[in-house]
Amino acid sequence: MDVPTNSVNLSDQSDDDTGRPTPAPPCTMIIFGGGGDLTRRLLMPAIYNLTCAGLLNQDFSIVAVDWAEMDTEHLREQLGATIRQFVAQRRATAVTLQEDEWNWLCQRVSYVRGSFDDPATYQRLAEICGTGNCVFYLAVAARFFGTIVSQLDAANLTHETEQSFRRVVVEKPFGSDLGSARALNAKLLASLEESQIYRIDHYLGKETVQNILALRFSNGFFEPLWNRQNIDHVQITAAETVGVEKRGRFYEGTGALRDMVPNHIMQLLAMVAMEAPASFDADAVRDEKSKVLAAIHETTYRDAVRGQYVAGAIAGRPTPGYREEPDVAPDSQTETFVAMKLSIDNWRWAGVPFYLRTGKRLTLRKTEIAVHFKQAPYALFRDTPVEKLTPNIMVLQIQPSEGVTMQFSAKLPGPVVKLGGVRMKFDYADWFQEGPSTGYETLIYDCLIGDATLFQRADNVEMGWRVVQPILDAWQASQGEVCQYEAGRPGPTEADELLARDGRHWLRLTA
Ligand SMILES: NC(=O)C1=CN([C@@H]2O[C@H](COP(=O)(O)OP(=O)(O)OC[C@H]3O[C@@H](n4cnc5c(N)ncnc54)[C@H](OP(=O)(O)O)[C@@H]3O)[C@@H](O)[C@H]2O)C=CC1
Ligand SMILES: O=C1O[C@H](COP(=O)(O)O)[C@@H](O)[C@H](O)[C@H]1O
Repeated sequence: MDVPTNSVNLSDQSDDDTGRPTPAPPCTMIIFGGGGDLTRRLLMPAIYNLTCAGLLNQDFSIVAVDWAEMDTEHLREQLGATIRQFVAQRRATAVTLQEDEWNWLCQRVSYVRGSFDDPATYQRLAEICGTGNCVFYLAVAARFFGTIVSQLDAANLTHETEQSFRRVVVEKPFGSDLGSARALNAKLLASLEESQIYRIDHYLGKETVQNILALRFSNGFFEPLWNRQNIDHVQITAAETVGVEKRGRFYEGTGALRDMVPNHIMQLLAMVAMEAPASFDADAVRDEKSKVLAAIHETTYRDAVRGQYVAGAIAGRPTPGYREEPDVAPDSQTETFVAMKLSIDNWRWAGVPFYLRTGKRLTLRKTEIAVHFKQAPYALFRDTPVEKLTPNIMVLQIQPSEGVTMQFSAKLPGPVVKLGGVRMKFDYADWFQEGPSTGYETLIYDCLIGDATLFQRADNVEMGWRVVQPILDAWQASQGEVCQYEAGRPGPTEADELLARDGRHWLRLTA
């Protein structure tokens, strides 16, 4: 079937006549934590991909700031080794590095050795930055966010002029509860304007997440059905097979709820549930997100189930329990799984539960949003009671499958009228030749061009924490037990009961 593919931008990227985004303006990107894991594994590959796509300016450069003992040459070698590994591992990329593009980028990288709390580091940066455009990327542990921003301010590095911008990208986790998120916002806003702050949630860089808005608001047939009259409930799943890997120390103090829910899952929920923004202007989109998150009814610990994996097997491989992971306490109570029921008190969603679940070491890796529609009111078909009809479900598949599936009833072939469940599937890969992406490409490019649509505003972050705060408080007070589940299972059975008491069940976790 021949379908015209008009290109329309979700964000305000300035296209030329070809419909392709144009290169970003000149900029020096200063990466704090430039010797760290995020820089090596995610940021540099994304910047390399932007280079290959021709989206960086001739006057783009990177300054990595870290206290590791090395020089520019050494850093370039390290980054080169990682990028080669990255390119070789990525399915969608040519298996060899594009040497010219890498060399172009590599010679624009330099290293500044210094500590984040030493004013001398910032004096050195002031000399490098001059009066040009700068993006300061905080690829550092959250405890440094406030310090670095205050030091940038003290060195007059945050001051914007009509000719140049100064932007700060803040990584996650943004706080560890509502109070600390508010305090961090206050700290950043003492030195920066809101418009200078780019709070990253890497889920917003995923194509399939951005597609939720495109799907809802650029097609005529979804919106009339997208409400409490037609939708029975919504399930959001972010299942992982990985455990905590080398992040035991971080995860022990964090847990699945803080790690995934106020940020990534709230963003997915907001995309599905928000009203249509008046435009795709950053504030119009973020206003609507905040409104829908603000409408979430106050939760109690009875709306949540927490779990922790014990030894089991994933894809036939024996897998140790969470308490046996490195840097995890042998009596840890940290949850590695959480399921929740949320209600949205607004005109569109009153009475439509949103069920969320996320966890590590589950049966398989899958992130999806399943919109369950109400059953037909009456079954015309002989011997088929309404409750036996295949439910109508629209599944927005975020990863690893990327697409949309519709499940509905159809007549089974044969002389007798009988119904069976069928699926209709749109797969991204069938339609579009995707370039390689880590999700960070879009976010870095958008920051360089000053489009904050896909970044979280202060109120968006605080709204996410507001939703989970009563549960954090209750768990802190030891309400609600930590249920066990075997690695490789879809979670604890108590999570099934959360839906069973409403007469519903989770969509099976299958490939
Ligand atoms: N890594 C990942 O996959 C992801 C990370 N993030 C977030 O990104 C941020 C960075 O994470 P990650 O890269 O893993 O962290 P790393 O610890 O690997 O990187 C931080 C770097 O900063 C250095 N450093 C620490 N303290 C100082 C200091 N006072 N002065 C100068 N340098 C210092 C560290 O050195 P040293 O090692 O010697 O301490 C390290 O090289 C965190 O907020 C994390 O939550 C978000 C998503 C994914
Ligand atoms: O932010 C985080 O996200 C990852 C999951 O990201 P995905 O893109 O692989 O879905 C999660 O593993 C990690 O614990 C968390 O900090």
